Amino acid sequence: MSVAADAGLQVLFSSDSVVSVRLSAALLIAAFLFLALPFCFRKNIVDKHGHPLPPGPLLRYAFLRKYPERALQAWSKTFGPLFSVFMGNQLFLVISDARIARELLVNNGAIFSSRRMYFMKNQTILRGRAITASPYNDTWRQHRRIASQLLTPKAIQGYAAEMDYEAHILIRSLFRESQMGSLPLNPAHIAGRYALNNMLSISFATRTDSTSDPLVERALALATEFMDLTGPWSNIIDFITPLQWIPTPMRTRGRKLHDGIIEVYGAMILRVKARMSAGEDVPDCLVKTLIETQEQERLDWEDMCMLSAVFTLGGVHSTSGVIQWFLALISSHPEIQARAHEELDRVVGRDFWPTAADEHRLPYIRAIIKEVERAHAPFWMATPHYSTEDFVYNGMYIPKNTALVLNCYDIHHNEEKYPDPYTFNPDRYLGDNLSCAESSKLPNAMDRDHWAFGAGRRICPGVHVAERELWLAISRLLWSFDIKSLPDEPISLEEYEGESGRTPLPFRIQVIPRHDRVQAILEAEDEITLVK
Ligand code: HEM
Repeated sequence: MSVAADAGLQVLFSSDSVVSVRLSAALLIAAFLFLALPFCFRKNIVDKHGHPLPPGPLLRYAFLRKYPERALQAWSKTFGPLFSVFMGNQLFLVISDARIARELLVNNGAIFSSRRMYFMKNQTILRGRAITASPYNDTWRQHRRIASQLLTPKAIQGYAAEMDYEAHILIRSLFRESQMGSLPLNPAHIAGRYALNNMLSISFATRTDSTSDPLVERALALATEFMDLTGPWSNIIDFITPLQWIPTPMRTRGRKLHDGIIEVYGAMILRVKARMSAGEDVPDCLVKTLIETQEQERLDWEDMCMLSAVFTLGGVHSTSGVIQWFLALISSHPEIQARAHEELDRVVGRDFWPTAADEHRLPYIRAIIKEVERAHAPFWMATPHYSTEDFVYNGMYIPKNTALVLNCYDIHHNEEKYPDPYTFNPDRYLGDNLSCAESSKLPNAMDRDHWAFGAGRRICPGVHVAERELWLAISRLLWSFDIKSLPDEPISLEEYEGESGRTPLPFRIQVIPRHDRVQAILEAEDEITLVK
């Protein structure tokens, strides 16, 4: 290379450096100003009567990635049970008190029941559908009405036999895979298939007949990816708009997930359609309802796919998460397990295992389930609600388009309602004879059992199904097994996986059959394969 050319390149190179240094400096200043702006302007955000925003940290945050509930808890200690925080351009209000949650989300549900259009969850993956992602409008009402028909206590009687059967298979899979309790195992995939099969049966009148079925892997992978990509605080791309314009790996993952949902669930709808066209008497299920009412309800293909996916996306990791948290907790609390075994032996005996009808006779087992849901709700932040009008609460201004987070972590650790809240203590629920669905309707917020299923008009419509699934699984796990942790493998109850739905880090336990009737009952039924 000639000297002149070399010198030219050096000039070019050094002028590039100057440009890039200037650009970086400009970006840094812009980022600093962006994050610090609320520091200057927060006090100026008032309504026409001068009501200020609820107090909160001054800086704007780009995202909260790991264990956000801990940051929220620290802030609520400093700023109180209703505080505000800016995430990028979005104002969030965090509710850490049951009474405020009831006042805003339930009593003023007409104003606080929409959803923020998150870039990742609502715009990219679900495209504003699937009930959970719909704004509070007629489409949401229509989709929720269609889905809820399948989830009422009366409707689930129609799936009672299938749910009972899946609980049988859950216990049998643990029994067999652990070789009658002699080998330790990680229960995650078995709990996952249990929850998945229940959702497949309600949604598609089908099931998977082994954990190695490729559908189990695919559907669970989609549900896991959904939980990882849709945390209410965790994605910087949700809060910094320019990042949404460029092809980041995050955006690519969101689009891929959307396409995966359409592909997998679309194919399953077509299978149900083919069964119906072939004249088969397909049992009642969500997709049968969708196919039969598609024209009348004016559902397009994307509606059909997203609606058929919604139970699996919302009802698998949540329910299997509670079962996994139960197994993690109970194996670390042998004294609680011994009391549960005593109640089961005394009330149902050892000849038969508990059924749905025994729930009211086994208050301690019910209390255990509620205590697991309180101590380890799968969604610490529920799903944020969104306001559609300006509102003033207790002299504080809540502008239209504010996202409201139900901070279940703080609410579930409130000393006044739950003395010694960090201790796993089912006794606190003895005497509570209401289902979670019934309890959510109590007029006094402090009487409600817990908030794991959310609140108000967006409360989880799957609550009745989830309660039935959890009852059958947990009462039978306790009836069948001594559940033990391994001396050299402590189970972490603090850490977890998942950005929106939380499951424990992988762990292993031993499930040792408690008596001879366990095997006899388990071998009494064969695994069935339904048409897929
Ligand atoms: C232990 C299990 C479950 C837990 C803890 C749970 C929890 C939740 C929570 C916290 C919400 C948000 C509520 C709110 O915005 O206030 C929700 C919404 C939802 N859940 Fe569940 N859920 C569970 C099981 C299920 C099941 C089994 C299904 C389906 C059969 C389901 C379907 C839905 C749907 C469709 C929504 C969106 C509702 C809407 O936006 O209108 N969930 N769930």
